[in-house]
Amino acid sequence: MRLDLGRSTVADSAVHLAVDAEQSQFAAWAWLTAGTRASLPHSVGALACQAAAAPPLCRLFGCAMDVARALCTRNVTQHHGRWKYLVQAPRAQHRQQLDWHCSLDPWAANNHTLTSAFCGERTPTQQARRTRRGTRTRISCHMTGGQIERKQSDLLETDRKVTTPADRRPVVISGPSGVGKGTLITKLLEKYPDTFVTTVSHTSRKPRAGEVEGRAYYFVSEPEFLSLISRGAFIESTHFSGNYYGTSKQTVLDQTAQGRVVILDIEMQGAKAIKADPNLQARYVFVKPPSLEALEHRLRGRSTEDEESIQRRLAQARLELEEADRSNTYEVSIVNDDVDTAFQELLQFIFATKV
Ligand SMILES: Nc1ncnc2c1ncn2[C@@H]1O[C@H](COP(=O)(O)OP(=O)(O)OP(=O)(O)O)[C@@H](O)[C@H]1O
Ligand SMILES: Nc1nc2c(ncn2[C@@H]2O[C@H](COP(=O)(O)O)[C@@H](O)[C@H]2O)c(=O)[nH]1
Repeated sequence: MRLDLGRSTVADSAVHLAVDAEQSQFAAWAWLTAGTRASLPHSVGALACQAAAAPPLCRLFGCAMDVARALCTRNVTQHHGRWKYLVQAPRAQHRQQLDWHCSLDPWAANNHTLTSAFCGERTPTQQARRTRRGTRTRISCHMTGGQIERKQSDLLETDRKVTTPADRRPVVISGPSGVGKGTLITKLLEKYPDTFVTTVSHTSRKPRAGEVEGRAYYFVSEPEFLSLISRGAFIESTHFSGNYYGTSKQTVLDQTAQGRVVILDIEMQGAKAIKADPNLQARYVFVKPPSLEALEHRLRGRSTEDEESIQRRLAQARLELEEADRSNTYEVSIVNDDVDTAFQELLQFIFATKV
């Protein structure tokens, strides 16, 4: 797997872990495969990213330590001589918080399977221990390289059912306010809940009815937003239609650590800022309305803006549409006339593009 985090890239990661969570039956696999270029799917989740960057494994395989610290400081502890990785179940539909404790021993086993951990099967031979405290399930266990090789084939069986893009760089989706970016992204997340995840931006705008703190946005006051900017919290930020918006470094780290392809819904200036940063690698989609009239109709139909905000957003839309035609920021422009057609075009771009 590739973990693109600014300057540091953990490529050809030596650690692959996967989580398969089916309703009440949870299982997690973990193993190390030296020199294997991962082609593992969405199920290589939080575990993979965090363990890949964990200090002992970094030393073993020369991964970037700064990535390791960023991802693992809060989540790795040493316990009875073993490293423990605390990770969260990566599937969005599991509303309850589920933490996993996996014990990894990086020195076990043979040439290509260096170590392993297996959690979830409650057979005595695998010495899995599962405890439940409140809404949290904690599982810890350990198994040998031989055992994990058997599990590897099970996992590959799971992999075949999974759809995942070959190019796993974050996808930036821009377009005028009201064009339907959120609608398309929602469809994407509903269709592939284990493959994609969105960042959660900060904004100084007031929450709309139904917008939940930490899901739609992190809602902060303008002084708080400016203070976050001065502390370098954002990879990009902008002032749009009277409010501040920004993508924090932390949200990119958090979402990347889930092992899914990150989707960023940001306006054009933010997209340009990301594109101009040589440390950030992403793909860029621009969504256009069939006409300005249709855009206005959608903005009004959404009933989220007052007249002043509608006018500001329409004026901004005209500028963005003109600039999108001139700009070389975007790899693809999709006209969102019929939403299903636009969605198919988005899928085609996301899944067809090769690294
Ligand atoms: N193809 C379409 N045809 C008609 N209506 C659409 C279409 N796509 C989206 N809409 C509607 O247009 C409105 C705006 O869509 P949406 O909120 O997804 O836009 P957005 O680009 O995410 O806006 P913003 O940038 O302000 O967040 C919504 O009411 C949505 O249901
Ligand atoms: N540059 C950024 N733009 C962002 C970010 N989060 C959202 N947005 C864009 O803002 C407008 C307006 O959003 P709304 O929720 O008030 O309708 C829209 O075009 C979003 O794409 C961000 O972090 N950075």
